Amino acid sequence: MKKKFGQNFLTDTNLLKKIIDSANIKDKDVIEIGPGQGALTKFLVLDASSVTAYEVDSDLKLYLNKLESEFPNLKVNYQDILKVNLDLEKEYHVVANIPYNITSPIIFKILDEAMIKSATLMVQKEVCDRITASPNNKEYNALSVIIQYYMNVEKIMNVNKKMFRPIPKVDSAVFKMTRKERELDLEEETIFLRLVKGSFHQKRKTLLNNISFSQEIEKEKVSLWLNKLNIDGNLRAENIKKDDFIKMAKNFKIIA
Ligand SMILES: C[S@@+](CC[C@H](N)C(=O)[O-])C[C@H]1O[C@@H](n2cnc3c(N)ncnc32)[C@H](O)[C@@H]1O
Repeated sequence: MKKKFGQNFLTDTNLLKKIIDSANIKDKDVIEIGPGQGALTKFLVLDASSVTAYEVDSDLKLYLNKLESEFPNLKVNYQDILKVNLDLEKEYHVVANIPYNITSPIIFKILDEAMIKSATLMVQKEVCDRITASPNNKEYNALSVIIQYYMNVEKIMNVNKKMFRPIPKVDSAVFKMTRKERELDLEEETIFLRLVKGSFHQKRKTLLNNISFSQEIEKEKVSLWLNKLNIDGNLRAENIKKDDFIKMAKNFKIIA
């Protein structure tokens, strides 16, 4: 077991089946990140049309070679997923119990790859709660808003840490994200990302103060602009719904 690769393997068959069911990958092309000893892979190959897996640890060939020879629809690449240029030409669905130390870069890689239409992921429970949080919750942050802009998100279930071998320190959860139509053009998206990150810059500060500070625009100007958009600048970013951030991005030119 290699700690540096976040290797905590799943054992419970019912749990694995539940993940496969929620992923809904019958006859679809699947990418698995970190197949490990193949616990999830051996169910994926039964349902999916093809499974392309990326595993950084080539010592796991010991387990995965046998599965690969049994199932011609499985191809395991012994590569670091973060270094792979996916460049996908058809639609894919990701299903994975991901290494928790690289959760954010993996999620951003998925968001960036338009041909990935859904991802069913096991992550640390706290991260899942943040990703699926709605406004007015303390878990709601820039990550929630950004992911929910690109994807519809849905929490599937909590998973007790005792389901893994070795048992990790933290509990886990599974969520599914499904790609949706983008509401902004590329230029507006860049502004959206900047505004969202800037609005959450200092959690205790108001939206007005955070935007004024992060975008380097006088408070009076920002205040007038927010009034015009019907958004209360005295609220904190954690109270602002995604659609209001979209509205700000669409109308940013007025004060830029
Ligand atoms: C949490 S384990 C999950 C293993 C297996 N899917 C399961 O559920 O039992 C994460 C797996 O990701 C692999 N891994 C870690 N970093 C990786 C990377 N950068 N690219 C590809 N695989 C990676 C680890 O070696 C490990 O097999």
